[in-house]
Amino acid sequence: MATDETDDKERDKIRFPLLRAEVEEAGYESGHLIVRNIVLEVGSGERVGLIGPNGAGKSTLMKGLLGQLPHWRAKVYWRGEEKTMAREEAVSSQIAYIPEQPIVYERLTLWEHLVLAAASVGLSEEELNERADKLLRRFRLNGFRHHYPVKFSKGMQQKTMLIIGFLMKPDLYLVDEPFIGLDPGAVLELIDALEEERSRGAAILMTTHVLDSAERMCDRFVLVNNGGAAATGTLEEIARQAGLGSDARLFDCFHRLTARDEDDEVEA
Ligand SMILES: Nc1ncnc2c1ncn2[C@@H]1O[C@H](COP(=O)(O)OP(=O)(O)OP(=O)(O)O)[C@@H](O)[C@H]1O
Repeated sequence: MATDETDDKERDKIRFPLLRAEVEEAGYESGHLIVRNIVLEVGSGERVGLIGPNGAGKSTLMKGLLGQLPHWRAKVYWRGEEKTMAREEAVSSQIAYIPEQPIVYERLTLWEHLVLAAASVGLSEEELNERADKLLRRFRLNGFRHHYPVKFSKGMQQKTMLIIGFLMKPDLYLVDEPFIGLDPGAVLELIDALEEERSRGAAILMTTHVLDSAERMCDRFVLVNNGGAAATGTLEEIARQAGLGSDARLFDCFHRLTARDEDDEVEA
């Protein structure tokens, strides 16, 4: 019986994407929608870039997935099974959210933040020590483990958020604008760490404005504009939707698709 169940789970992993969200409406108050009719899908071992102009609704989508939006009408599937995401503990413990604005506790040291995160996902002391050592060295915060993140620089606080996320080794990373504010060395470490996680089978859904990094890192993209999906797919598919050749850069596709939409808006 247990073997049948395990087999079923293994089959579901292959048959369904890890996460599929069919978002009908999302916003902060009823009567004022920020996002409508967007499908987000990310498979195990896949990196999806959520891109779009300022205010398009990318962070709003992330908040919706985490169950933090007052108005959220969506069907969310986790390995093919319908879920309400963050409200279900079995799913939320498999997601690491790395926010755009670092959130740190005033009275906790960096190490205490890590202990708290480890406890939330049930890591043993040994796992915590081993993973934390590697991550603190990787992001050059080893000398600060007993300091208070509330007094860190913005970039150091951002690294704290990254370390907490990677410590958890989740099935899915929701990463909101990870590159801005990090020094070039940290950006390279972040790209490597995400690649290691991807090859372990973790899924990554990431918003970013740093399109050259997104182009290098992501397998697929969802371009959000004015609260809707302006284009989705691989870079080649996005280029086709933008009316550009298969060698087009993501930056050019972005510009073409969002500029065209602005023109439409003016004409309408
Ligand atoms: N807490 C909030 N209450 C009300 N409206 C909000 C709130 N947060 C964001 N918005 C609005 O939702 C819209 C989309 O914002 P969102 O932060 O999702 O955009 P974004 O695509 O992530 O932008 P950026 O690239 O600038 O981070 C904006 O018009 C913004 O003013």
